[in-house]
Amino acid sequence: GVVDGKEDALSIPESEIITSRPIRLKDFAEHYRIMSADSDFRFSEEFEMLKHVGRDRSCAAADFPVNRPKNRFTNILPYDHSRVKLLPTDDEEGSDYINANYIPGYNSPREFIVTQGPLHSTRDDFWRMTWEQNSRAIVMLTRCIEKGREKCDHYWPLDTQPVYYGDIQVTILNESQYQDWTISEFRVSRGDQSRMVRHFHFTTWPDFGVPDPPITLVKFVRAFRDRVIPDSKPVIVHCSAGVGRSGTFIALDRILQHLHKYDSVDIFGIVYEMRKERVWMVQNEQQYICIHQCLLCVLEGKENILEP
Ligand SMILES: CCc1ccc(NS(=O)(=O)O)cc1
Repeated sequence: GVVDGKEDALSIPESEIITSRPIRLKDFAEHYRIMSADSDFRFSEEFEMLKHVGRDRSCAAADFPVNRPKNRFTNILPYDHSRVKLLPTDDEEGSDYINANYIPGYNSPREFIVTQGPLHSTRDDFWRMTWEQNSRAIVMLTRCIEKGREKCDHYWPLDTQPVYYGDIQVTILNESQYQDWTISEFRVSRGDQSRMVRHFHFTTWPDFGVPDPPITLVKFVRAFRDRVIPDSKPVIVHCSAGVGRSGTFIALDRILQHLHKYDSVDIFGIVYEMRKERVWMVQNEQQYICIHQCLLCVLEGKENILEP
């Protein structure tokens, strides 16, 4: 079909759909210069090619009337094929539903679970997912309130007193505050079983924007990757809608691991793959360009500059 004068993705033959655009690391600085010339003209063109990726997939479960109130945004719904299912409670329709999708990482095809910032009414589901999926790390990329708007429920205790979320008890064991993030350790218990879950909370990333300077994000990804226990358990990543900042974080985490072993990088391909599993992963052009700027800093050895 032809939509607004352009061929839409569905009418392009499978063989002609571009799914990856690898760049040699030795050419990356020059590539960045070319893409960003004329007010990022080629970055805009490339990001536009990602617009329709994944959008033909169904979101039926998210649309069940019983599940609609569980979505923070009516236009950010999880695709059925990759959605995370809670263990259903006695066949209650919708009892398996949470707004979350499995997303591939560098280490495995379901390395991450990306979800929306819990609502007050879905925070028990969030902790049930954390427990059932055996997750040991949560990455939070938003503040609870930004510019006077609620972006995410404060779904963990406000002090060291244990709090129950459904039948899951959460206790803060310790908290380490840094300039742009806070790393905490929670004891998460159900019945007589207890686990330690690390909480990596980036606190200075404006919604719809990028960290300033981008190198801050490189340092946060390193702080996360240095502490996360390499096991096959999914890492939970969320922001407010669970698409823009979450996708940008995962893309950078993949690239920083990939570049140790390979001499090319495929940022377009990574975002393409993520968008097949969840809508709008890396939401806007500024975030897409930020991923490139972060890689540029690393390749130029800038991330080792110790801050005063
Ligand atoms: C319009 C819905 C929407 C709200 C917020 C965001 N940003 S975020 O995914 O980075 O939290 C993305 C989309």
